[in-house]
Amino acid sequence: MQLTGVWLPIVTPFKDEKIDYKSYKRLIDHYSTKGISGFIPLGTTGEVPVLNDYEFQEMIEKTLDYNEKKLPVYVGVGGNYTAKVIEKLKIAEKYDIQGILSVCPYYNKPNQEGIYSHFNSIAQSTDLNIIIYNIPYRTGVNIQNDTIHRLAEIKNIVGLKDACGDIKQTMALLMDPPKDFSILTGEDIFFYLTLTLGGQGGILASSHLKTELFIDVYNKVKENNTKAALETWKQLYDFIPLLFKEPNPAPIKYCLKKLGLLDSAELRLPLMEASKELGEKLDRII
Ligand SMILES: O=C(O)C1=N[C@H](C(=O)O)C[C@H](O)C1
Repeated sequence: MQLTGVWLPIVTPFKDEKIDYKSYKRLIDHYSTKGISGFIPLGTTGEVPVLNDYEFQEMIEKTLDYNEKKLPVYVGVGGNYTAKVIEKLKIAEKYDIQGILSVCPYYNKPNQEGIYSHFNSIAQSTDLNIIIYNIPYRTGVNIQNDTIHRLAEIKNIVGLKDACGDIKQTMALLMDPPKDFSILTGEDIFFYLTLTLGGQGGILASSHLKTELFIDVYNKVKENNTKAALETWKQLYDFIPLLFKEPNPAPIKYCLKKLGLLDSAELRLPLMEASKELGEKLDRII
């Protein structure tokens, strides 16, 4: 099973310190019609580290409720204690979701065998599809390509969200991809490159903005019209880095509030709203 296209790691709206479900429904309704391939709530962009267990479940319920089965839903379920991840997965499994996005264990720095065993244990505990997420600059540990190849042999490990931060590693994987396995970039600025080297798509926080352009890049590359895709990509190329100038998703929430898609650009501590200086730059391009 191949996962393709632009997947949205959707933000969690907050207002007056609570989750703002009115805005959340507005977002789901808005993006459902934009041509994205699916929703990924409760990821980094969804500020999952600052949600409590009750909110975690409520967010899954609301996503499914508002989505009305229109698009596939993969939920962020990860952690650095394997048994606890499996416990959390058992909760997520009660809902009609298609799979999970699971980040590499962070902070305790497992070796490659530990990483393999972590994801293997998770995969053996469920029938849900799993996308593994490699982001060493957040987790402190890299999932090497050999380990990705071993993990890809496990039936329900269906893809990788690649944010390894090393162009050589990304290219080596794209040159020799595991069979029946999707490589989706999580490094937004690598989207065009990943697609043109044969990757299947991206999980892109930045696609909250100018969504149609991201979809257009994807469609044109898949039609083998890389020249036209590059023209569209040029419209995104300068814009993407601005969205990551301050911790994600603060700049994105700022833009969504400006566009009327969110009632508030609020984040939960320790993240803070975008600075006034960045806000002024963003105003000029959204
Ligand atoms: O939440 C996600 O999924 C993403 N997180 C990355 C990050 O915050 O570093 C960015 C990426 O676009 C998607």
